[in-house]
Amino acid sequence: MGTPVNIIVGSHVWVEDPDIAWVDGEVTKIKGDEVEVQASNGKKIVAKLKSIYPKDEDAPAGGVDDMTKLSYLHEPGVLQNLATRYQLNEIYTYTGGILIAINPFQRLPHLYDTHMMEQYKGAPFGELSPHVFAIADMAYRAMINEGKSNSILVSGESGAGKTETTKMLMRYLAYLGGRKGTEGRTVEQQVLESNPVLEAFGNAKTVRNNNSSRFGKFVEIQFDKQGRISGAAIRTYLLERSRVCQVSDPERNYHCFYLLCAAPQEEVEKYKLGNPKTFHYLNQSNCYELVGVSDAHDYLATRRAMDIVGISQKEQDAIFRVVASILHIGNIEFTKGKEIDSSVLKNDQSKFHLKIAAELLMCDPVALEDALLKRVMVTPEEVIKRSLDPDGALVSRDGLAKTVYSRLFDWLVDKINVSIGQDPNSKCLIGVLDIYGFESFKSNSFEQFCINFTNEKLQQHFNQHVFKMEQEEYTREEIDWSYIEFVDNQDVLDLIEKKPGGIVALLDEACMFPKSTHETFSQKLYQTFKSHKRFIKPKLSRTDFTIAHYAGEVLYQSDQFLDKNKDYVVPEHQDLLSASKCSFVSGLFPPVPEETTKSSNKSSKFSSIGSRFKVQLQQLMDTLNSTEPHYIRCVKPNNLLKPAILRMSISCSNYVVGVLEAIRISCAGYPTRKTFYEFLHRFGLLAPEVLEGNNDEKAACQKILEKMGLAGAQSGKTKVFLRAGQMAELDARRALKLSNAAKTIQRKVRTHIARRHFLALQKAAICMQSACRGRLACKLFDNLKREAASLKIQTNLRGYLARKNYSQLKYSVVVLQTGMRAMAAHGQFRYRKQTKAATIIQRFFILQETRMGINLDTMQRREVVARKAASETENGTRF
Ligand SMILES: Nc1ncnc2c1ncn2[C@@H]1O[C@H](COP(=O)(O)OP(=O)(O)OP(=O)(O)O)[C@@H](O)[C@H]1O
Repeated sequence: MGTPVNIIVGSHVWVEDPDIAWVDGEVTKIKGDEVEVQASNGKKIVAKLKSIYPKDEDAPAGGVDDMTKLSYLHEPGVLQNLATRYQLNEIYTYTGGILIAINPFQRLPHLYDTHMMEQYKGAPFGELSPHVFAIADMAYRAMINEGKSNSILVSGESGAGKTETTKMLMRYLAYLGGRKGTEGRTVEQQVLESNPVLEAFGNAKTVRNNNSSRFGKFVEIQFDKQGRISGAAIRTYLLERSRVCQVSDPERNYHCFYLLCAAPQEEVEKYKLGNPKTFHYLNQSNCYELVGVSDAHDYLATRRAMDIVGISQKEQDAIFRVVASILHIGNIEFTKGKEIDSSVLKNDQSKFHLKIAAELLMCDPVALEDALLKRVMVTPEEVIKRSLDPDGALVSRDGLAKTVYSRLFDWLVDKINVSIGQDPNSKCLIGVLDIYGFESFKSNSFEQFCINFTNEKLQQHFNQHVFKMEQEEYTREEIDWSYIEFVDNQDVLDLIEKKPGGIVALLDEACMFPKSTHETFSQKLYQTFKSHKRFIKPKLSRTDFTIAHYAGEVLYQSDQFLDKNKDYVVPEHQDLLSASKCSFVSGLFPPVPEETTKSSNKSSKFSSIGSRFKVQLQQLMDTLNSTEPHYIRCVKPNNLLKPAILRMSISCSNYVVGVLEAIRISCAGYPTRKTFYEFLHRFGLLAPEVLEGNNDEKAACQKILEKMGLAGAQSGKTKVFLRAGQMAELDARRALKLSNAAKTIQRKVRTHIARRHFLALQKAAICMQSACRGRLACKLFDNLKREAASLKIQTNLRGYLARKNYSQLKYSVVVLQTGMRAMAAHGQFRYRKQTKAATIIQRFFILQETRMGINLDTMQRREVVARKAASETENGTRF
């Protein structure tokens, strides 16, 4: 995985985040083996140096369509690439030849239409975008060209889209190998229509998937020489039997029970059914309906599909009779009987359901009751009938229901196989494996043990294949790979399946030994594997055990291991049903061969599910080993089952665990490979001198590798192969070089900017200064002007005032003078007038006197008086 080396302050890295698994950020501080990272989500994270990973800053924004093109092959890089592509609705991505398919949780019809099929038909692998059709096409072409069988292994956790992917593969193979215009039921049609039938009986709603396959499936499609489908076979693995009797909320039982309850009224009445809520096997959960799914519609669709795969009406009727009988069996209840440890039917309801169940199974109701309540013990002396207590009767009832259902399912698979038909002359086949992925829950039982065992087996196959592919590439590129280690999980497989001494063998031993309990079994495990590095005994438990699987540690609870491993049909149930008047039901329980009966002493017949499964698995592996495998890893992007959300949660990491396993294998060799051009483009700057006048790319790359002193790195024919961590080392040096160059550029730019800033500042200062000075001068000038103006105004005003005063004075003087003069003139005038008047008067008087004889004396006196008056007047005026 490439432990981070050469992380420096400023490096862009991925660091673990408890909420979103991985977050990118920049290293801000390194102290010993601890680093401080400023994450892009704003958090400051302190982490161990060895737990952070370098981030490729040069990665394309839209991600890469092949993960091997990533510069850093590590978990966060892989998840980031998938997330980026998923946001763009690119649900498929390659990792070399492996296809990763992320469940879109929405219909994308354009991705799967006939036009798309035409596009991928015969297109060279890798030329078009990653697609499930490209994988199917590659398998088909390889089969036709090399005459070799191929297989496509689809894996992933529940709800990741395995079944949908398998359907697409089968549709595409039917398109490639189908016969045009054939009438009636063609093989490919039957293969495709087998899906709805198997889904109705083998799928159920779980918390993780509304249509979860509760079995593993390997479909073999056989082809003739012309590449046409000539036959097919379906193999199924490990149906979840416990679901028939036990359903937890909000899950559902198998779809077929609900479909039958929603069948047309006459059929519901025929099977004495009704509301699913009235049946114990269905009403343990409150979930009866699925959003967007019509059980009534699906019932008819299942019937149609049954017609197509060749199940006759009579058989269909018998199948649904058996399904209905299981529901009625589930409603039979027990209570304590009169005798100790015995039981009887609880009430009339129970009697009614027992009667109906017997009718539907066409067996004797009394025999059915006996089979549920009693056990036959064969001793050397006699045959004893022992009663079961109510709890034992319940176990017996549920055992019967589970056995009948699993036999029914097996019958369906066989029937489909027979009716599709095998082609004995076929040399080539394409197998499609749709099998449960690795499981680790809070509580893990025998089912999870078997599932994880399967995944270990497949993982080994995968490792070997990826390793082989790696080796092929190294050989093609002519590089030395002799020292590359093979990553293997053989030790876990030995722990589980080794004979003798493996867990499965010890479990079988425990099951065969009557006094064994899960405690004794667990103690045996603890003893046997106390120093096994893949086996861990939890400190606080006396019965649990942990296995360190390739995908992580899983804690198993061993309490039901023994019961679940025992695979035997209670002889009483076997006898009852093989005696059924219905040939279909009796056919489900063919008589047990005499030898087995004898050797098992009838009551102690034992066969182990674990061992049987191990054999089945080995057969599957043998088949797969004889084919050229192709892998599709389905990834569930979120647990909300909603589109467009890819949560990079810790659990999400598990989804790509298989892919990471491939990466780990690559890491054992040369995880990073770059074409010469890419290498020079990226690292040419580390030794620019080698590029000058050199046209030999390989030689240039070689020189760079030598200059960098990278031990182990090799140049192939077209690519440079780097060992784990070397890419990071080169990148670190490149980053250092770039950072030094950046520092020089920064320095120069900063100087330039500072100078430019200074000059601008200086210019601005001068400009401001001159403006200020100008302004000040203007102000001064203005003041001077004002001063001058005010002086002028003052002068004028003063002048004016002076003139005004003077004028007023002058005027007053003139007025005064005028008045005086006027007075004087008046006086003079009056005097003259008086004088004149006096003269006149005098003259008059004189004249009078003269006339009248007035003496002269008087006249003189009068004249003197007149003159005196005149001179007084004149003096007065002058004053
Ligand atoms: N390619 C796809 N396009 C659209 N929807 C899809 C696609 N793949 C999966 N889905 C959706 O996801 C659901 C779960 O897918 P599917 O049943 O194939 O999962 P699975 O891996 O087979 O699960 P299980 O192991 O529980 O059977 C489907 O019912 C469908 O709604």
